[in-house]
Amino acid sequence: MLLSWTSAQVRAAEAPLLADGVPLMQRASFALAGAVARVLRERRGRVVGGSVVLLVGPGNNGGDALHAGAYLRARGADVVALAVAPRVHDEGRAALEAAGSRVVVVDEDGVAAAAARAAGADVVLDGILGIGARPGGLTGVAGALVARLSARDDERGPVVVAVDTPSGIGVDDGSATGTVLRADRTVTFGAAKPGLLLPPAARLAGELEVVDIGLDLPGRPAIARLEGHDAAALWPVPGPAAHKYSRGVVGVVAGARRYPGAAVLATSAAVLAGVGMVRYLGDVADLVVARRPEVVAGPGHVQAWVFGPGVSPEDAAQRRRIEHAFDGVLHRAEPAVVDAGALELLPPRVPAHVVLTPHAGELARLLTARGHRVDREHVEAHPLRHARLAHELTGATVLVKGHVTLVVGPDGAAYAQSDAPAWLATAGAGDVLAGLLGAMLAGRAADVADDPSLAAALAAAAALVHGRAARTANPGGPVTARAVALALPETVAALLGADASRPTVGWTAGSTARATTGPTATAPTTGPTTRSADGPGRGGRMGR
Ligand SMILES: NC(=O)C1=CN([C@@H]2O[C@H](COP(=O)(O)OP(=O)(O)OC[C@H]3O[C@@H](n4cnc5c(N)ncnc54)[C@H](OP(=O)(O)O)[C@@H]3O)[C@@H](O)[C@H]2O)[C@@H](O)CC1
Ligand SMILES: [K+]
Repeated sequence: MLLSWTSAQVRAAEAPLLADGVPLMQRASFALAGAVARVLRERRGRVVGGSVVLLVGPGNNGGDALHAGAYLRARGADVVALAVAPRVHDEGRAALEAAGSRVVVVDEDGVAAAAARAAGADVVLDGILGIGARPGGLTGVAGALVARLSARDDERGPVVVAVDTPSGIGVDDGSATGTVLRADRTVTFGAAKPGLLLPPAARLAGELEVVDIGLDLPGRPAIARLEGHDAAALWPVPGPAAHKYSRGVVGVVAGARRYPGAAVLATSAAVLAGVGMVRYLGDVADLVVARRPEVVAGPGHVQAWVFGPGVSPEDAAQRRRIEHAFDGVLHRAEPAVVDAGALELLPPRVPAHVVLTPHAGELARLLTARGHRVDREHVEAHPLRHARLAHELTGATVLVKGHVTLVVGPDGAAYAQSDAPAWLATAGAGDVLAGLLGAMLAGRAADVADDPSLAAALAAAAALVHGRAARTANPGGPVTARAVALALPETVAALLGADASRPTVGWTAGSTARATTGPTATAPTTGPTTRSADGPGRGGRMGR
């Protein structure tokens, strides 16, 4: 599990060490120089003679860049610092100059020349702002320089390495307004920061490398990202005595004569995810059973529900079925996925074992209907804030679909999953996710009843499996929703085969037998530290 802490938490963890004279900046900048040296070796075979431009702001973030520049100069790189503030970190400046490089202060007239110089480098190190950044992007000379650099579309342009965070993102809230330099790689210190995981800023961070500088991070992390072994540990794996009812039955209320595909996709995904049984309720049972003969049409006992794919709230028959089924959700603690058309049928308050799965537009409509007028663009700019608002207003666990999928649940639980390729933004993909999540909730319904916060972890795990299934279906290319559903058995097998025996950690103390519900500060502490902030996992774990 990749965990992130806010800038205030990181500062609090730094304070006692700094008071004891622990050289945190040296640790950070030495590791940063190592990361840049690796980029230089990848790009040109060696460090010696590689050209590195440091963009240096007024604070300690610039200090990191200057010290890293001094280490790189000592290793033979050609380093120049472009200061975008009149004053930069004194010791860092002295170290760089002692190593034989210069600090050039850029003023308004010098922006064009500075941008050209940076554009010609092998590596640009963005040390303008870190956790001291006020959100809203870069302004003044820094903004003008970064805007010029960003406007260039040069294939052989420099590799941009962000120091701690891409400068100007909302470090704690993931906002990305104004001018920010998109990084190919972010080397972050002590722990990941929420803005490196959260949309929309996460896409500006590139590959994420977490450097252990010895911080002891107390309290709860802000945002978590599940990795494969976490999802494997959450997966409902049948024991030897399992039968179809003990494995869970999911009831799917989906589809209409006009939208039969949604019913086929949602039921198919539930079947292929390996649930005990799928019951279908709706008007296209003939088509569903023709495509998926495993599905049982008609009512009966279920452990969990999927409501809404391909359902119009004006469809009186489907509406009645969903309203009737909500009775079991509210009074028998049956977990439910509420998707698409069913979002408009949501009762005023529901328990956290109800998982809403809107995209940004649907979330905007849900919030507007509940008195918080907001449009899709605003939700996309601040998805975490709006997902939290929806959770507060409804009580439900909320999964917001997107390039990075967000899940928020009770007790401040929040996950940001970036497992999906952009190709997964395709019709029907949401129906597959709903069916898949319904299967997981049915398989672990008793555990969810004991601990409703487990629903958020299961929703995050479903997002991970959904994204991986898309990659399995056609690595690097277009996928159809049907192909994603068909790839589920192979994806789950790979996940369980690779990772099932590995432990996970818990958000709350009340953990269930097989797996717990989210992160605490007892994060895994071993293993390599390189993770992708905005792409598929590559087998590392966050180090501290
Ligand atoms: N403490 C340590 O030993 C360690 C620290 N570490 C490193 O330090 C970084 C944090 O350093 P930091 O606290 O100095 O903040 P930093 O991000 O450099 O910026 C502050 C300056 O920027 C200014 N400013 C802010 N927003 C602005 C805006 N939008 N536009 C323009 N200016 C803006 C702000 O001005 P002010 O708000 O004061 O007016 C202030 O002058 C951290 O990310 C990590 O890299 C690591 O080495 C580990 C050990
Ligand atoms: K930075």
